[in-house]
Amino acid sequence: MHSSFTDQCDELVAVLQRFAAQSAAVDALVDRIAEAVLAGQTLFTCGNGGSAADAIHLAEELVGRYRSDRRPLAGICLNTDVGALTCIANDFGYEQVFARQIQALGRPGDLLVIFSTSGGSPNLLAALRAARESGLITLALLGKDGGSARNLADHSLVVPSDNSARIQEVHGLLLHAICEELEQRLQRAQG
Ligand SMILES: O=C(CO)[C@@H](O)[C@H](O)[C@H](O)[C@H](O)COP(=O)(O)O
Ligand SMILES: [Zn+2]
Repeated sequence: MHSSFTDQCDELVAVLQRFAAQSAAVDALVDRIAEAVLAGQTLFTCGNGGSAADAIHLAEELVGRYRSDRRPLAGICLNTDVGALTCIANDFGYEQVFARQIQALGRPGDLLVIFSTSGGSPNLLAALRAARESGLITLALLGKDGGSARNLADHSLVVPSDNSARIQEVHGLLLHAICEELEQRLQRAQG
C-alpha cells in the first residue's frame, strides 16, 4: 500500500522518536569511530543497494569534507572498486566481495561500518567475520530485528522500523552524526 508523502513524513517522525531512546548507544558508536579515525586508523564501509549509496556517502565525507575545512581523513568504501568487485564475485562468489577486500586492505585497529536494513545480507555477514578475524573494530547500522549482524558486530544500532526506506533515512542521519563529531573534535583540537 503506497502512502502519501505526508504519511511518509509522519512515519519518519515516529521512527525518529522511537530511535531517540538509543541516543546513548549512538554516542558510544560515534565516539568509538571518532577516536580511531582521528588516531589515524582507516574506516571501511559497505552495503547493498541503497545502503551502498550510504556507504559511499560516509567514506567520501571523510576523505573530502562534511562541512568544515580540515585535514582529510582515511575513509574507504568497499563498493567502488568495480574491478575487485567483479573479479571476486565472478571467481569467489558475491558473498565474498567485501570480505576479501577487508582481508587484503584492513589492518588491526581499523574500522568496518556496514549498512544493512535487514542485518541478514550474506556478503555483509562475511565482511563482519573477516573484519573481526583481521582485528578491525566492527560497527553495524541496521533495521528491522537487526538480523544476524546485530550480535556479530562490536557495536550495532537497530533503527526501530520494518520499512527499508525509513531505516535508510535514519542511517543517513547517523552517517552525518559521525562526520559532525569528527569535525567538531578536529576544530576543538585546532583551538
Ligand atoms: O534501497 C533499497 C530499499 O530502500 C534497496 O535497494 C535495498 O538496499 C536492497 O534491496 C538491498 O539488497 C537490501 O539489503 P539489506 O539492506 O537487507 O542488507
Ligand atoms: Zn533505498
